[in-house]
Amino acid sequence: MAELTPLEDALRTVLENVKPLDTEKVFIYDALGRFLARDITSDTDKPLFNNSAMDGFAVRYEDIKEASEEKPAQLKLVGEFAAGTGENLKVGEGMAVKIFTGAPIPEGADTVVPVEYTETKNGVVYIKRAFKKGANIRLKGEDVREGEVILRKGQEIRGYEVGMLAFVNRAVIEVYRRPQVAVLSTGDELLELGEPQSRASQIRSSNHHMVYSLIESAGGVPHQLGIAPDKPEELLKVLKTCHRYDIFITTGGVSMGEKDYVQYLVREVGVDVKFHKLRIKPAKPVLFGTYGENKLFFGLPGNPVSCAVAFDLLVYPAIRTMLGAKEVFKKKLKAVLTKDFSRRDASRREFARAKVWFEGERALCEPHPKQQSHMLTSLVESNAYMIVPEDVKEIKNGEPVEVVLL
Ligand SMILES: Nc1nc2c(c(=O)[nH]1)N[C@H]1C(S)=C(S)[C@@H](COP(=O)(O)OP(=O)(O)OC[C@H]3O[C@@H](n4cnc5c(N)ncnc54)[C@H](O)[C@@H]3O)O[C@H]1N2
Ligand code: MOO
Repeated sequence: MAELTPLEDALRTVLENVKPLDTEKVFIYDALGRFLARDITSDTDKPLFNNSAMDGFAVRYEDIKEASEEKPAQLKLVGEFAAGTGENLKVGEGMAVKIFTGAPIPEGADTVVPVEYTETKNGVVYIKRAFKKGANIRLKGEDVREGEVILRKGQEIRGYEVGMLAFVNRAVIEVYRRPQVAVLSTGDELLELGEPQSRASQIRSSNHHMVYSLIESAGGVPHQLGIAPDKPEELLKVLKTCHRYDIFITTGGVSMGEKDYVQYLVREVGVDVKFHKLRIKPAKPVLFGTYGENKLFFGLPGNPVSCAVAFDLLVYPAIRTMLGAKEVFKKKLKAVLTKDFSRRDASRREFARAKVWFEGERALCEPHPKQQSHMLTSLVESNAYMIVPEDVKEIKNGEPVEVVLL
């Protein structure tokens, strides 16, 4: 039997052959989940001017520094400063200006007293507590300076970043293009969604719909190519369209079966095959190759769980790299096993489907009872892969394990 490629070597090969795509300018709403291609600087100081952090009164510290409940400072109310207004008020000795959160601090004032520590009667404001000089004033430029880099190249755009971009008046930004990713399932036995079953041996295809959605949730633009039968000429016709996409994914037909044509046909459409079988379980038969600069071909296994595992371990990081992400892998963490785990064949590193949850600071992990690669329940009832290293036959309850979060 041909040598199985270790996962590290396979990953290295994939990552050596993929880089961020070209960039495009998009409206900030369309940038969500994508990565900045350039640093972003602030158009102005933030805040733009000294302003009040509270609803209350702008005063001079000197006038209120000894104020107390028993002996309130008495100040003359000389006007009102609301957020968004720019009245030209001045606070002189013994004066107070009514102010609202966000409004500019009037000239002469250096402190804001919140309204709940005051009382106003007949044009006189009684200040019943002393405050430090500068209290409740937000200073010009204390968050961001004009021209300062506020978001960096490679940073992911989440809702927070969209807010920041709007705050610095940027409606359009430059991000990396999303990869166009095609998926095709192969197999004579496969039935499309809604297609009636005419023979008992037919199988409802889940893979091409699952992979379509996994592509989208990874940040790629999915293209659904449906199902191709195990007929070389028909399969070849579809495979020839690979040049339209950045990544082309097939599912099924990469193992030892007589009709497992994918591995032969891809070479005919110009795929330079880099590896074919991995030393992992599930997802042993995974074919990877390139068909030009930054164009990747993945032949994923037909068993649904194997297909998902291969996608998560290999295709996901490729899509994230094309998107310009810095962190391209799914998150890993250490957890404690809560049930004995054992297996007979320890020749491959295993990615066992598992549930991970937290008790206080500690992450706990329980492997799913169904671990065969045709059992999709193991995935829908799990949120992690528990990594069982090569040559390890059993892990005991209470021992540490490494998990990949899904
Ligand atoms: N003699 C050997 N046989 C197999 C080996 C091996 O090393 N020697 N490897 C096994 C492993 S591991 C896997 S995984 C599968 C992968 O096979 P293929 O990728 O060639 O996939 P198929 O043979 O087409 O199908 C396998 C299995 O998956 C079901 N399937 C296929 N496509 C879909 C789909 N779109 N949706 C849902 N289910 C699908 C198919 O009905 C089969 O049950 O090979 C083993 N065999
Ligand atoms: O690798 Mo297969 O993917 O064990 O079922």
